[in-house]
Amino acid sequence: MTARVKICGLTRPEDVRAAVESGADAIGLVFYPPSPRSVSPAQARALANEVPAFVTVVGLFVNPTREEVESVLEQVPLDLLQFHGDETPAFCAGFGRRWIKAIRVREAGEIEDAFADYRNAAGLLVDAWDPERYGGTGRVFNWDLIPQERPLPLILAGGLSSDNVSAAVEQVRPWAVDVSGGVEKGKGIKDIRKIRHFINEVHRVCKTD
Ligand SMILES: O=C(O)c1ccccc1NCC(=O)[C@H](O)[C@H](O)COP(=O)(O)O
Repeated sequence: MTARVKICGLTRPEDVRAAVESGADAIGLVFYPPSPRSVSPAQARALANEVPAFVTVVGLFVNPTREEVESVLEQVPLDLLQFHGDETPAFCAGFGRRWIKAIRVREAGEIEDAFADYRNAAGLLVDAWDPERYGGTGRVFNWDLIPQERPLPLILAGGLSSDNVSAAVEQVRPWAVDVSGGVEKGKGIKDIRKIRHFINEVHRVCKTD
């Protein structure tokens, strides 16, 4: 088994370098001003410039306007778009880029519905539901709600850390895992040792499978 790792909500070049050196497959940059992890296009460009070939740079948006996404794309070399709000499939597909959709899971059937609705996505990210926040909540949801049949790559997020990621990978067998708060020492400030430990745990459990 293999599970890829995305480290999300990076704001500092040294954290990007640490994630890459530790073996991250993707890094996430948040373009959502209410988030404490939000970065400007200029900051994001500097962060993306730290990323070597074959590591994916993902840009996160929450209910952006078309102009906002286009403006970021003109300034930052993003490989993939990630939409966390109420964006329609047509909106997500409208930028000539590969994209993934994030959903907040509350009850049975929601993931199956999203697989059908967002069938043209490059993946479906499943995260914990929260009444006020669109992501990065540090909350775990009930992994039993995740179906075995998956028409798209499934990316597991929500409250993951080095303490629970091996159990998550063993139970869910996701295409990838996504972490933000679980590798931080403060909002948007990553802890290099936590990043390394998290990625090592994923690699360890995948190797023993
Ligand atoms: O990080 C944020 O503040 C954020 C705000 C709004 C939408 C998405 C956001 N982050 C997305 C992520 O960091 C991850 O995809 C995911 O939610 C995991 O977060 P965590 O539970 O902290 O590991």
